[in-house]
Amino acid sequence: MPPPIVVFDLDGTLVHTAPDLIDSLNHALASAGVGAVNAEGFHRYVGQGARAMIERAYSSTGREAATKEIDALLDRFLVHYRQNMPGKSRPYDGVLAAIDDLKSAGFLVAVCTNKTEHNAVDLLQALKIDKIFSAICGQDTFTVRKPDPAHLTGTIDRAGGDRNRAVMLGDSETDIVTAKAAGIPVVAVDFGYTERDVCEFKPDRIISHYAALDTELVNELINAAVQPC
Ligand SMILES: O=C(O)COP(=O)(O)O
Ligand SMILES: [Mg+2]
Repeated sequence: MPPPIVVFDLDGTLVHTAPDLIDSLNHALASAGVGAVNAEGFHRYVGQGARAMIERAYSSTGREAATKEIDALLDRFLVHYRQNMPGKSRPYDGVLAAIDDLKSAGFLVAVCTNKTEHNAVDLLQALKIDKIFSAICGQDTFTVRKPDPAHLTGTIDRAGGDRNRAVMLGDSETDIVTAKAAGIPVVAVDFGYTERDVCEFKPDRIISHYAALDTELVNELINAAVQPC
């Protein structure tokens, strides 16, 4: 039987990337005369990849952008983001210790993100934590991406984990919808990037710190669905 597995979303769940994403987004938007986005706006626009984030920020001005213009802004964003990697981005407090404990208990860990695979791998490499994951799957790893459940199940398969003994960790509606569609229990963190309270999306559990993510909780979720809030 393949090992059990815990799959982490990246931005806002595994790594606090917001300061760098906001810097690079504003760098790109400034070139189009679009005003700077703050943390609140960022929470509204993030979650479906960089292109969607730029499109949403742009359309908040009431202006329509041509595809060519979004392409150019995306290029500008990516060049800036990649040049500054890892910037101020850091794993959330306690997450690496929680992962260590899970791995010691026989769990695999993997990443399922709507960043591109290249950016996800490079960021985790820059943070020197890429090797701890059995798979790092981005928006372009498969033909579909979150909220399509095949992004999550594909990540589990690629990592060599057991789909029937898997838990997803996420910070957004996208993650929770993805996991539910895959029939996989989902733990939401309440410190990530979401405009609405994660409680509204009815995850199986909500945690406010990684000290709460232990093997007992993960096994409990695998064995039975629980009421979150
Ligand atoms: O890039 C995004 O918009 C979100 O990335 P995430 O899936 O790692 O949260
Ligand atoms: Mg996220």
